[in-house]
Amino acid sequence: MNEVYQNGNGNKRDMATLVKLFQPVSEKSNGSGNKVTVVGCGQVGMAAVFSMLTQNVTNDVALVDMMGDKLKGEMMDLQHGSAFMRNAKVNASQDYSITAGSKICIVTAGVRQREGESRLDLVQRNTDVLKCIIPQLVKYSPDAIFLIASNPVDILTYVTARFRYLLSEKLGIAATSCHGYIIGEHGDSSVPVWSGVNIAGVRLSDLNPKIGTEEDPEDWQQIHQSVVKSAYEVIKLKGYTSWAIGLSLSQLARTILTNANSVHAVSTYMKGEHGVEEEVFLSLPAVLGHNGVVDVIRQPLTEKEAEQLRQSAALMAQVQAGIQF
Ligand SMILES: NC(=O)C1=CN([C@@H]2O[C@H](COP(=O)(O)OP(=O)(O)OC[C@H]3O[C@@H](n4cnc5c(N)ncnc54)[C@H](O)[C@@H]3O)[C@@H](O)[C@H]2O)C=CC1
Ligand SMILES: CC(=O)C(=O)O
Repeated sequence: MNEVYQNGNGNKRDMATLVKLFQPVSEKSNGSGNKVTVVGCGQVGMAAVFSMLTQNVTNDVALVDMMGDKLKGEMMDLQHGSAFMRNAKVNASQDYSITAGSKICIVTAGVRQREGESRLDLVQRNTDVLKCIIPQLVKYSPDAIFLIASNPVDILTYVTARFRYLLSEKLGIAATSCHGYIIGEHGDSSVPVWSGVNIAGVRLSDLNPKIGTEEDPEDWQQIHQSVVKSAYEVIKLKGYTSWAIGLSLSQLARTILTNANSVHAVSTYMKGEHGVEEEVFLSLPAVLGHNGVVDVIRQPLTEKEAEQLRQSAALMAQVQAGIQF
């Protein structure tokens, strides 16, 4: 008998377990195409472009920046490395028509934090920057998936990666084998989901019920404090952060282009989830594919974790209310 084994889109979406696990957001797609636009050719943008080209995530990149000379210089520098890449096509222009037909538009333009500033301090300046950029991108690539890295942002994949790195240091195990999520704001009010941190399915909260609390004699909560401080520390030391966010953006782009349906912590609309009543975007683990966010994973949170998430949502709503459009 010939059996057809399917994965990904072949699974039965109305299966009871899947109905409980997933909050449907959009249809899964089987499309293709790998053109990626990056707007903002600063430290973050170029780290993302370099990661994508050298990791063969895409071989077709369009660059846009408001600084013409810098833009041309970055384009030429990359083109001169063509012999070391796989058919890389790198175009750049201040005219958004070069972005036409992009599958993904990554926005890394805008101001970054100066020492002592929080991500939320950038909100008005970068809202104004995005107001100029987004309509142009939509005009030329109406079907593109947008990855916004400019701050304040809630693409938490990067912070979650820091969390997994710091967990791996404490456990003496590779970061790729440490599983755990940070949800909520990409910033000071982020929430570590200690109840779900696990190694090979063994939950650390089963081994240490006080993990992540003030009463924990092993002081695991210090790892989250270090995560929150990480960007401030790197910015103080080198002026900006770039490599980890560049690698993170590259991984997200690969997931979207390959329709991987893998799970990443990204910022998504979350009114109604975990009792959040505000119209905010915050980070939750989500399934990403060709159409961007396909499902949000319904993590069982402790009441304390859910309350911290709602506080993060209230803070976002408060900041949003102050933005002048
Ligand atoms: N989501 C995350 O985890 C991270 C986010 N960031 C954020 O990424 C953003 C960029 O940071 P960096 O690359 O370090 O800054 P950067 O100053 O090195 O680069 C920003 C680039 O944006 C360009 N730009 C500004 N306004 C523009 C406009 N209207 N149109 C086109 N280009 C424009 C500038 O000319 C500059 O080349 C900041 O908001 C920063 O806070 C930085 C690190 C991590
Ligand atoms: C700057 C920033 O958002 C970060 O490195 O996490």
